[in-house]
Amino acid sequence: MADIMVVFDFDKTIMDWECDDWIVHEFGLIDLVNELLPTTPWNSLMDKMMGELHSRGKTIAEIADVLKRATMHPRIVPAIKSIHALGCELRILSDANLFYIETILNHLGIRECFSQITTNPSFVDEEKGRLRILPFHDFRSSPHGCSLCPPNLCKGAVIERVQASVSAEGKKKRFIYVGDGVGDYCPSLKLSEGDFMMPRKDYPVWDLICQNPALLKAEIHEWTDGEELERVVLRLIDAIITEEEIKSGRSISSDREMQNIVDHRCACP
Ligand SMILES: Cc1ncc(C[n+]2csc(CCOP(=O)(O)O)c2C)c(N)n1
Ligand SMILES: [Mg+2]
Repeated sequence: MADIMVVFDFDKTIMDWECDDWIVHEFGLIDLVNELLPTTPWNSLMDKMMGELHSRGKTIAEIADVLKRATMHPRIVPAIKSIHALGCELRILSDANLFYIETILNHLGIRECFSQITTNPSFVDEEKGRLRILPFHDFRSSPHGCSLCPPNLCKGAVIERVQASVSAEGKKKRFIYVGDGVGDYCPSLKLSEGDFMMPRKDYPVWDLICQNPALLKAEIHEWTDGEELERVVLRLIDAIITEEEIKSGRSISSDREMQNIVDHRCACP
């Protein structure tokens, strides 16, 4: 088992879409969202939209069917399966919600590739058959205090918690973090030397990182689409495994892999 943990963002990383936007678009909720947006935090807004769908007679199965139609790059699923087959631990860290993510991952047959999904909780109100979406952090009773992140979820705090639990077990893991959004910036700052940050090129997290790449201790490797994500992540895993083998004296050195890594470093302006 490789001591590598690959952390995936979900929306616009695994999926082409932000799932909330997909739902809002497909169910024709855009006007209502725009009306409520100035006065309602996003997380509560989506909970309200689930109430709205319920009152319009839309079932949870219909919501699931819409989610299953959301598109993604054809290399994402093979990439996830390959990472899993290489013995890496895979996790999801997302500001979507558990219902969306589990519905889509089960539909794709890759739910079992992930050891943990950290996101906003959701549950079905059994009595009413209505989907509820809750914030990951209870921001009224215990705000996370991070100014970079939305009130409902600080992904940096989650990464710190994961790092602490890994070291409490006396283990050392190398992290690879793949993401696109503003919310992926805070966790990128928490990664350690020897870790890898994979920001999606020309997306918000890439713009933020490029303002001052020296703030990151992790090595930065950009990607543009599912095909490049697959290529870069598999190359990084290969290089980490080779490096660990060299350190433990189990393998011949691999100049080729190391050169590949250097070639693919982020070309931030
Ligand atoms: C106008 C507007 N305000 C706020 C939001 C909220 N929001 C931004 S990114 C995202 C999903 C992140 O999931 P992941 O962490 O998996 O990328 C969410 C729920 C929005 N979509 N539109
Ligand atoms: Mg995202």
